[in-house]
Amino acid sequence: MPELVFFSGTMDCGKSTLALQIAHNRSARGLQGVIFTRDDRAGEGKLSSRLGLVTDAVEAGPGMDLYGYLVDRMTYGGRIDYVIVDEAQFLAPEQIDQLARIVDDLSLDVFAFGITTDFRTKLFPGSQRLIELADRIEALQVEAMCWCGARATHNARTVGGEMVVEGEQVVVGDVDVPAEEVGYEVLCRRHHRKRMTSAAARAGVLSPDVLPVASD
Ligand SMILES: Nc1ncnc2c1ncn2[C@@H]1O[C@H](COP(=O)(O)OP(=O)(O)O)[C@@H](O)[C@H]1O
Ligand SMILES: Cc1cn([C@H]2C[C@H](O)[C@@H](COP(=O)(O)O)O2)c(=O)[nH]c1=O
Repeated sequence: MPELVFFSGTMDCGKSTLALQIAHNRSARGLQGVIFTRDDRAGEGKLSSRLGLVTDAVEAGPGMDLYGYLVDRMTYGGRIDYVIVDEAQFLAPEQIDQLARIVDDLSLDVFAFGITTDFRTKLFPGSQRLIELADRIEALQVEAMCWCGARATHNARTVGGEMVVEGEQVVVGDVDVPAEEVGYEVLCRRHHRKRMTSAAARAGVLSPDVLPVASD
């Protein structure tokens, strides 16, 4: 049975690499896929991994009907065996519904890759819809790690190495950026709650609003 599978994890846990590996293994066996992405760091219409691999993809912009796009391609004789979607957290909930329809009505496997929560630990609308609709949710096997050595489960947004909790939900960016830029760091929940990035830990700084409150 074809499936809608959601491969989820933090930033930098290997999602795009796995997407490229699935595409490679299937194309090596003569299968033809369509790769969608949105707002990849490498630019429009690209799916890129930090391991240096990059491939062309179809930019799934806001308002694009993903189901309609595939039906058009198949109507004009294009063969499609499977679908990959990277940065799926950025898709609108209606586009996730279209992915489910691709599985059910076109009988294609859809492999979606994305982070579940934003820098404030809130679900992205696209990820929420994937959790609601996916046949399977898979956690990536190579776990990203917090600076403390624990498994990283959350994404922090940083400015000058310090964690911020205000801002737009979507700001395309990367981990390990120069200190003055907006960047991201993956943390365990404990250190995300304490807003303790690696830079803050090095400086021995604990945010005042998370210090224990006197109970008198
Ligand atoms: N120089 C490197 N050597 C080995 N692995 C690396 C290197 N740079 C990045 N990686 C690995 O690449 C993975 C990130 O891959 P990527 O597919 O871009 O992640 P995601 O799409 O989840 O953000 C991480 O597991 C990281 O450890
Ligand atoms: C946490 C968070 C992330 N983003 C952006 C930053 C990156 O461009 C992507 C995640 O890409 P990756 O391949 O998984 O590293 O999402 C964002 O816009 N808002 C956030 O809160």
